Amino acid sequence: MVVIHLSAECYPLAKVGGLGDVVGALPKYQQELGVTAIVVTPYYDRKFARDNEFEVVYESEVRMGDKNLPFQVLKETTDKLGFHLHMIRIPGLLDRSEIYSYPDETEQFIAFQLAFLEWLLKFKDNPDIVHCHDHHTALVPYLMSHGFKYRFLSTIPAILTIHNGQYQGWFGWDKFHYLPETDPWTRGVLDWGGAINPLAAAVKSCWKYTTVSPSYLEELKESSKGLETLFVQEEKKGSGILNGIDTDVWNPVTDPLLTLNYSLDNVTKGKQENKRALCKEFGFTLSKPLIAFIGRLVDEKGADLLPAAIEQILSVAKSKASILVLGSGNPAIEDQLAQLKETYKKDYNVYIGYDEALSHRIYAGADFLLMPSRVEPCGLNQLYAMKYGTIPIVRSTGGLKDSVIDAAEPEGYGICFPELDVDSIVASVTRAVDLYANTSNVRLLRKRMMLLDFSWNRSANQYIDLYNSLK
Ligand SMILES: Nc1ncnc2c1ncn2[C@@H]1O[C@H](COP(=O)(O)OP(=O)(O)O[C@H]2O[C@H](CO)[C@@H](O)[C@H](O)[C@H]2O)[C@@H](O)[C@H]1O
Repeated sequence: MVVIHLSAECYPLAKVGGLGDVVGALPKYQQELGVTAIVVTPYYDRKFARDNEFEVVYESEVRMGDKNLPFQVLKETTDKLGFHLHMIRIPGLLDRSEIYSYPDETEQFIAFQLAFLEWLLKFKDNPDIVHCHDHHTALVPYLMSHGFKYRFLSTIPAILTIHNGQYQGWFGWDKFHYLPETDPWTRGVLDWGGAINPLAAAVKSCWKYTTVSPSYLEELKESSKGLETLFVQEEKKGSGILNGIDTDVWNPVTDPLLTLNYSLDNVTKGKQENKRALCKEFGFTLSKPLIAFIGRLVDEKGADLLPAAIEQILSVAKSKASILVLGSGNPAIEDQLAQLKETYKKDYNVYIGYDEALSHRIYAGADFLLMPSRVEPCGLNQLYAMKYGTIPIVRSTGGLKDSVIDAAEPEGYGICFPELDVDSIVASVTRAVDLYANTSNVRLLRKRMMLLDFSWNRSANQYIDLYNSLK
């Protein structure tokens, strides 16, 4: 079975968040299960592209509006990532260093998708599945079903995975002329609320869509930035498959970025040594419980509540805990978090920015990981934390609800809270501080978490079952 994954991100060449992790791992696990997994991303002028060898496997031009865009499909020559990586390069559009946030992002992703389809038309044998990830690739299912030019592709099942339904890729009808000719009656498929909405178009025209957790599948029907009725209408096509973690990258036994590697057998010492290094780096006291936050500083992650919650925790808990934040995003939140450093020097620190290596050290060295998410389609951080024996403190929503059981339950291991407000965050952290005082309980919870299996094997098989159901 040949499956093509289309995505804006793929670890390690291009990662901003969890989308990159998933697309860097799922295809590898599928390949191990006998699938031929091809990943296609835009070309990024970043370290991975510069340090590795690529060959040009296809070259042509694609029409977008009134422009002919020359493009190349580059394949990484060694398949070292465990799947067949391809990047599409379009001079002037897809050859930049950043993944998002250019003013012509809409044009960039349209061009990416049109170039991909142009290449797909030339395949000797059609792939068995085209698997699109998030809105950046969501015009593909629509065009494969309704584009005149692509009618030979309409028999290939197109699947959409929604990693984050908050972002839908809207653009105005003034850009409709970028798209190739389609049946006029299908314009309604593109439209949602008067704009072209790629995510909505994909949900309407894909063969199946998946969300990255079962709970999120349900939540989209209640809250999805205007698409609620669409998710109700199309619910028969949907299924929820919880993400896994790539244990080649996220494993305390082998992780080369840790001060000391550890397994369940020596977890107490392992975490202690990693914590010692982290405390030294950020100026914390080793004996206090260390609570960390890692993630994009956006409202979706509850990051807007962090400054007030941290202030309350550090003043109310009278310095009984240390707090470390790693993240970037909303500049106002970044500023507030940076300012707190002046007041709470001893027990609080923040690194504003993106640092993959530091994130590994934090998962290993922290005692607790806080995730006060407003929306969390799956969440990978809590899965990494648990693998590293770090107790998650989570708001019960989406994938957090599906993967973390509260320690008060018989086989539980985390701290869960239902409401999202500053008081609930403070109360949960206070609970964590109390829990930390009971070392045998901490040991028990670490053991329970580290024995859980959140590897990709299970989920990769679920995707393959879904593909097979479309044959
Ligand atoms: N400043 C920083 N420095 C270093 N590393 C950082 C970082 N900020 C974030 N990360 C890393 O980025 C990843 C974030 O993953 P998530 O799944 O939590 O988030 P995201 O919201 O991006 O993904 C969306 O897609 C994924 C994948 O499906 C879903 O799990 C999720 O719920 C959904 O919102 C983790 O690997 C984390 O360690």
